[in-house]
Amino acid sequence: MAAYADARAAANSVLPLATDAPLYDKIRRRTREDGVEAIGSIKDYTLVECFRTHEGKRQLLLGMKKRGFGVGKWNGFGGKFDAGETVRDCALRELEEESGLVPERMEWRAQLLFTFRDSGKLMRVHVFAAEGFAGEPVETEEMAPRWFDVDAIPYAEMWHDDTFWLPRFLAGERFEGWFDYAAGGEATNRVLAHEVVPLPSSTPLKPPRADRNFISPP
Ligand SMILES: Nc1nc2c([nH]c(=O)n2[C@H]2C[C@H](O)[C@@H](COP(=O)(O)OP(=O)(O)OP(=O)(O)O)O2)c(=O)[nH]1
Repeated sequence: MAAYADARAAANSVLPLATDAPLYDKIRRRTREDGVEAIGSIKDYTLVECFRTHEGKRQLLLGMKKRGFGVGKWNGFGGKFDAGETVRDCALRELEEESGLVPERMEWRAQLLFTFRDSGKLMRVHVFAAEGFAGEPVETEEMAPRWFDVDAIPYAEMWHDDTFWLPRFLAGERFEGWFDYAAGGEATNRVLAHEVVPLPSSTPLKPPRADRNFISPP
């Protein structure tokens, strides 16, 4: 059963499932032990957290999502992959499409995994930190941008998982995270269990190419 589920997941994935990531393997073990049909499908996304220093204060750019998945929540900028895109290409394209910004520097820092108690979906989000912008962000059809001081992040109006990982991201850590959402996912916005595992210092600063696994060096 597990082998079938993995094959189906591979067929649905834009990226290969093979990975050394400790939490990813754990999710597969847990779903097998529970008798759940492992991971039914896997979807990859990017997310870019943009930083600046303004009047002596460190700030994070968030956008109020105006439509689609996560509507009504503040979040970084990102989305789904276009065919053939690398992780980095996708992150840069989504950031520019949703905010008009092009960063001078951008580094890959985290991989977030999401499971949902009422579905076999696994979401995998590749998170970058970006810095150095020529202009101001613009409001787009998808996002209304606003800079927040890093000590005044509106966690109550964000995805629940951000409470657990964003403070560590703001502190400059690199990690893999796993967040297990209650039934209802987006609407209930309730993480039932989570784990965050720091990545070894040998982990490359940029993600491997899309045809390799995400944690091992390319
Ligand atoms: N901080 C945070 N971000 C998340 C979570 N779940 C989740 O999908 N995201 C991010 C990843 C993506 O950047 C974004 C979802 O992508 P999207 O559905 O807007 O993708 P898109 O822009 O390609 O969509 P569209 O044009 O088709 O509407 O939200 C989460 O739990 N926390």
